[in-house]
Amino acid sequence: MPSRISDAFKAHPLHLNHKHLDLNSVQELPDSYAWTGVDENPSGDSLITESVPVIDLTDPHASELVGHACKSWGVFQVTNHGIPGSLLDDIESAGRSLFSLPAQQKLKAARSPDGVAGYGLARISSFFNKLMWYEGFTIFGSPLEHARQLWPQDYTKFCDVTEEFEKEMNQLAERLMWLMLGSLGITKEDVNWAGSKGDFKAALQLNSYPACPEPDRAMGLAAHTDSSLFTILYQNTVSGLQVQREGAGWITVPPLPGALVINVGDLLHILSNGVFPSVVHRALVNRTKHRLSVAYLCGPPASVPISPVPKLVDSSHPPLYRPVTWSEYLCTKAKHFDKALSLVRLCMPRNGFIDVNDHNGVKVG
Ligand SMILES: C=C1C[C@]23C[C@@]1(O)CC[C@H]2[C@@]12CCC[C@@](C)(C(=O)O1)[C@H]2[C@@H]3C(=O)O
Ligand SMILES: O=C(O)CCC(=O)C(=O)O
Ligand SMILES: [Fe+2]
Repeated sequence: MPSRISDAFKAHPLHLNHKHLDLNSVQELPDSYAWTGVDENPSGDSLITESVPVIDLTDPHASELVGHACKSWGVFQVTNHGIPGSLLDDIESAGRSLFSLPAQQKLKAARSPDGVAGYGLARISSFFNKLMWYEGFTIFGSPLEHARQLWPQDYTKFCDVTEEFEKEMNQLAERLMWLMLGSLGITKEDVNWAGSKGDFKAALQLNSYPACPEPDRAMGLAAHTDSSLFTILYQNTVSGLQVQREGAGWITVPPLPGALVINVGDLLHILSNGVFPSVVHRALVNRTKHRLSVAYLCGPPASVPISPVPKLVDSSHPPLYRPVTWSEYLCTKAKHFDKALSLVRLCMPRNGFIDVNDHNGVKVG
């Protein structure tokens, strides 16, 4: 099993043809991008008007609110999070300058088949027979080499902005982690790898969804859960993110000025022994507006096995998952996508109901 995140995909290289990507000039939706059922809401009740919780992080009850949102939704938005608006503007501009480069230039930084970082289609593309209206760029570690390939004369601005963004996101991630775990009564002593600053690993994902001539038949990013502990997402002013809610179907997460979306990933679901569901989400596209989002996928150090916190385990709550490192989980996900969680599962829930996070047999794509 891989011991480094950068080796996670070595056993399962992905030969995606990143050349599909010049979507800006396309006037009509090609059949290879035409999905069926995008606007259907199978389990949706049109009378339900629930919305994803919005939490002010300066609220004295922030930890309880965060805990409740994680348990009942697996996703929430935060305001007053301390990330300067100017930095959000800067990272958006950095993304725009990258995605507006000519296709040939972007392809110089294409992600290699067994690599984590670089430009290209979403990793999950291979599980679908239609293409997504999407291009992405993943930063893992230093972006320097790729930035040099993209802007041989002028790469420092991009590196400076992404580095500053990651630094600020890391601090916010630390804060959020303890609000989430604190709500379950978990302390730093219970999670020994997360005791001091800078203990997270993270992937920074820039997502671009060009304006699309037929948005109702196109898919930006297909339904998935993140493999991270949790993800902090900045979305520009263009709506598109949707989360799946039992009994309500797809619910749009509206862009709120300056807010960030936090979603529970599979590893936090495991760590919380199933108490926090990792939310299924997807991104749709817009007819006239270019949508951009930036995801900070926050995980543990590569070699740390993640398993249900002992405090959450007893005879009536047996451990639901075996220990798994982030790199091992990424490798399993690369091979089995939505079956990955059930492959690390130890036992079925006592009530006999299907786990909300066991997507076996349930259409997430
Ligand atoms: C660390 C990672 C998680 C991720 C795969 C990756 O290697 C870097 C990109 C991440 C991302 C972002 C878009 C959705 C997603 C499912 C994908 O295809 O690439 C996630 C992956 C994940 O969380 O499993
Ligand atoms: O663009 C979005 O809103 C969603 C992006 C996402 O799900 C991801 O990067 O994992
Ligand atoms: Fe995601």
